[in-house]
Amino acid sequence: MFLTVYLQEVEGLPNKDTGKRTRYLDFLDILITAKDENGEGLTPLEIRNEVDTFLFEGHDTTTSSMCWTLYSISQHPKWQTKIQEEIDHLLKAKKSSEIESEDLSKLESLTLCIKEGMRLHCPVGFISRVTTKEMVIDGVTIPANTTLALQIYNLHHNDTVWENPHEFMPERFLPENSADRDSYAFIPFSAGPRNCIGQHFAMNEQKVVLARLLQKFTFQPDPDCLVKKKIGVVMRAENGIKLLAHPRS
Ligand code: HEM
Repeated sequence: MFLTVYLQEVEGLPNKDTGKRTRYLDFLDILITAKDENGEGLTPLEIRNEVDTFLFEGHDTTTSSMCWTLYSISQHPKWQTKIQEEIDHLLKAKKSSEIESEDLSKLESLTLCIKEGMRLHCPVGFISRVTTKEMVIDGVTIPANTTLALQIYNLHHNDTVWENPHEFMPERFLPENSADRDSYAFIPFSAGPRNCIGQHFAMNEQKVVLARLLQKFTFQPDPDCLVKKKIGVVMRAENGIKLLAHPRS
């Protein structure tokens, strides 16, 4: 029903000069009109599943990541000040109060903190795969059709891979400190052919939201809130994460 109405209704706003409506292809349009090599489209259930995947994968994950990263930043005033100085400097140089997309690559300290936040708190703590054939890993034979849980959280806290793995140390991601690191040591977005399709979007989204918050406020952990991890499909906090926000002058 919704899909039918959507198909009938979806049209762009009239162009202000010509009055003509331009139809833009958004993500849902692409799904609705997609055809395979036999000319078959997706069923309504398949479309719904795809939309559901994007809503979940693209929403709860970034929310979790941003909340935990901001929590860590609030616990580390030196990094918080560094990020704020970086933002102030950037905006002063371009005489603007708006952080725009071309500014994102210049927010180096914030990027280091986001990466370290994703390592330490791991918004997606585990993923799973089903083996399609028998395989041997480290001398252990795993039969076909076995569900394997891959513990990203454990990898990100493995002390043979990471020094002081439970500490928030964004400097680990400086180029000089990460050049020799195995490319599979840090995989918040998974790795391989089914890794996260939205990872660049997710990094940019986090930078924009956190930069705008830190431009306006200084955060401090609420001493009355005991923050405790609750591992689920995404990393949550048992009692939520409460921070005190002090407006910056
Ligand atoms: C910090 C934010 C994010 C994290 C930590 C994250 C993490 C992940 C991980 C670990 C996977 C692999 C799942 C698996 O292998 O079973 C994945 C897949 C996926 N992600 Fe993300 N994600 C994030 C943001 C996003 C965003 C913003 C979008 C969309 C706009 C998105 C869309 C997807 C989709 C569609 C898949 C499935 C890809 C496939 O199966 O081929 N994700 N994500």
